[in-house]
Amino acid sequence: MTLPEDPWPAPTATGPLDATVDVPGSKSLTNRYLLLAALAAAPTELVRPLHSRDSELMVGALRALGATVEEDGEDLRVTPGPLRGPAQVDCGLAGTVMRFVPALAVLADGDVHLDGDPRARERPMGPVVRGLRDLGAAVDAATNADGEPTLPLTVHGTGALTGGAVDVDASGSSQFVSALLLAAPGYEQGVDLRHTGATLPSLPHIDMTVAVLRERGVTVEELTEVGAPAGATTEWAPTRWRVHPGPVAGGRIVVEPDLSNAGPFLAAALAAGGTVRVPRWPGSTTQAGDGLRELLAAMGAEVVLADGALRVTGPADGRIQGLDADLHDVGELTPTIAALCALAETPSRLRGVAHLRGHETDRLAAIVTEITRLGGRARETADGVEIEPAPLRGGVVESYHDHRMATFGAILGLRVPGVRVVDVATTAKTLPDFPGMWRAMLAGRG
Ligand SMILES: O=C(O)C1=C[C@@H](OP(=O)(O)O)[C@@H](O)[C@H](O)C1
Ligand SMILES: C=C(OP(=O)(O)O)C(=O)O
Repeated sequence: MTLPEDPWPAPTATGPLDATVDVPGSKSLTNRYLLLAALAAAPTELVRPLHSRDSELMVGALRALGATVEEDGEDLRVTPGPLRGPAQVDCGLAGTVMRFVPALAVLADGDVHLDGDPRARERPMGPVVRGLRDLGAAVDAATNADGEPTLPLTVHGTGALTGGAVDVDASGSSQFVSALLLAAPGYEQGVDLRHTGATLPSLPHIDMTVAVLRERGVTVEELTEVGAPAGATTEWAPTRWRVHPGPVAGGRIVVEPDLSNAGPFLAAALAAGGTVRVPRWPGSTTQAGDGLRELLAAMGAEVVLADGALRVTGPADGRIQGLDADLHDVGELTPTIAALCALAETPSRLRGVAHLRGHETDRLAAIVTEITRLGGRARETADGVEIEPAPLRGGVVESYHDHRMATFGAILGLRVPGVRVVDVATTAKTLPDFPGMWRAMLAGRG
């Protein structure tokens, strides 16, 4: 793979697409399965996992803590070992590594030091650090100007943790909840976690955590605290989770494709016209990316899930409808949807995603800045963005080390000649060869 030109000239579509795009394994599933494999009582074989920067960082963390991870072609085999310290863990910019690994590291028999990219030191960590301390762990962490714990941090592992009841404000990220639940089977009393914040983003990602724990034989109860603010759109939304201590099973797991990473390719069918198919689309899943089916249909696409593949066809007249939607359940889709909103015929209002300010970059600011830079009209609101129809012109789109801002630029480039994306290589966070896949999609090969 050659390094892409920087800034990368985003290709403009010359006609309707007709492509099949096989997307690699889910980041969120791969990193959950990997973490649980290190806690398991027997080896785990991951079939078609993701191989990208975020998954490599998780593999590196587990190896540092004593697990053996072997590659078998595309597959991975994890053999758990006694969790050990001292260890150094590079979190890069991976939320799943910086939040999930400290919860595992408390079970190592020594100090585990975690750090990451400069931006990783700015991403919220407080609820995980406080939660682990409340459960009996000793954690030293840097603090930011607001006195909130951040990376770098050191977990002083003692080989065991009492666990038990803990209150966590997860309004900043669902990963605070997922982190403590995933490691909880290894704690003496498990974890009884109550969410105390006013809103709860990305509930499907917590559902995913519960699902993978149950798949691995762990008992998890989902409860609702009477009077607690659920902050979720689903009719019944848990605000309390009880994970019982006990063994985690090993075994063979086939990883679903990453449906959020399918997003830019499916969005391309609306931006460029034509049809894009994604094979191996699961009939039922906890991935937030499944929400694309409803969102893209609301924007004017024909969306058909049949014979195990998702097929998205853009509107024949090329007119994309704007969207008024609360995206708090599916926040990681926001940059992809925002790119389509910037190409839409009618105004859009994307709501419920204030927590995106703590993602790879402040995504609300980034979306508004980059749409404005290309001559579009967008503004930030307290919990999202508003985008008005306006003609766009070419220009250089910043990606801010954010894979989803880089693909945001690529989507715009399909319709707007002269878009160049800074550091498109940052897409390697969750996709190994985005520029190559994008070119192949445009050539209709997929
Ligand atoms: O647990 C996970 O795998 C993720 C949870 C979500 O985080 P937030 O709740 O911080 O949005 C999501 O946006 C992120 O891409 C992956
Ligand atoms: C928010 C994201 O990533 P992370 O897992 O680093 O939080 C994302 O992939 O959109």
